[in-house]
Amino acid sequence: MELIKKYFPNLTDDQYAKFAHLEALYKDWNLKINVVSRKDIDEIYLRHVLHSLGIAKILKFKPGTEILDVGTGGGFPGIPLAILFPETNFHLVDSIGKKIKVVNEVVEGSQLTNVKTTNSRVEEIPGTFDFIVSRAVAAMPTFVHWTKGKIAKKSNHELKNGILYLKGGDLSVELSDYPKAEIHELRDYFEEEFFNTKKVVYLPLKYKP
Ligand SMILES: C[S@@+](CC[C@H](N)C(=O)[O-])C[C@H]1O[C@@H](n2cnc3c(N)ncnc32)[C@H](O)[C@@H]1O
Repeated sequence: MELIKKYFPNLTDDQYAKFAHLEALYKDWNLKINVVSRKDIDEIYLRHVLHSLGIAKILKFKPGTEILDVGTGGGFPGIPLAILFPETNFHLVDSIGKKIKVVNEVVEGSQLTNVKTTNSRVEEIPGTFDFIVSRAVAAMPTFVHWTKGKIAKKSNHELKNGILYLKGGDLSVELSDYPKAEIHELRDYFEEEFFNTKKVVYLPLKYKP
């Protein structure tokens, strides 16, 4: 929890309380439905919460922004971002029902009013969003295919609407078809070793080569 205060020092008491409560909620729910590995649950603030918040170091979502979290699993990156941006609307989607069950319990336990969830494949989700966020779901070409047509054309941020994807390792092959992709190194923002290879990939709306 100190990690969150270290990198996000100006939050409200309510936001810190919500972040602090996440550990107990996930520990409890993970015993019933395993959505986070044992090792990871002991380091939930580093490996899940702070990692998810890496997206916020690249872009601050404005009030009223619509965000789609594709393949949210246990709620990452969507839940930490929803706590950080309480006036932004988050739609968390996963094709596995038991994962959405845990997310629903965490949303309720955290009293988050800006999160909607759907148990479905993303290809079946209607509507458009300003940004699509994700972590560890599919290689970029597959992901772009799945989310085609789901990004709203009218932009309202300093970054054009698009995809903000948490990825790791060498991305040169995976992103070779996307010359407009921007790679932001999380080690530039967070000093912990875990972030040495972690990145946020930003792909603007018109990402055709
Ligand atoms: C490795 S998990 C990552 C979960 C979470 N994003 C995280 O980083 O902790 C990948 C998740 O993507 C979901 N998924 C895969 N393909 C999907 C699709 N087409 N639509 C929705 N969810 C999908 C899976 O059910 C799984 O929960």
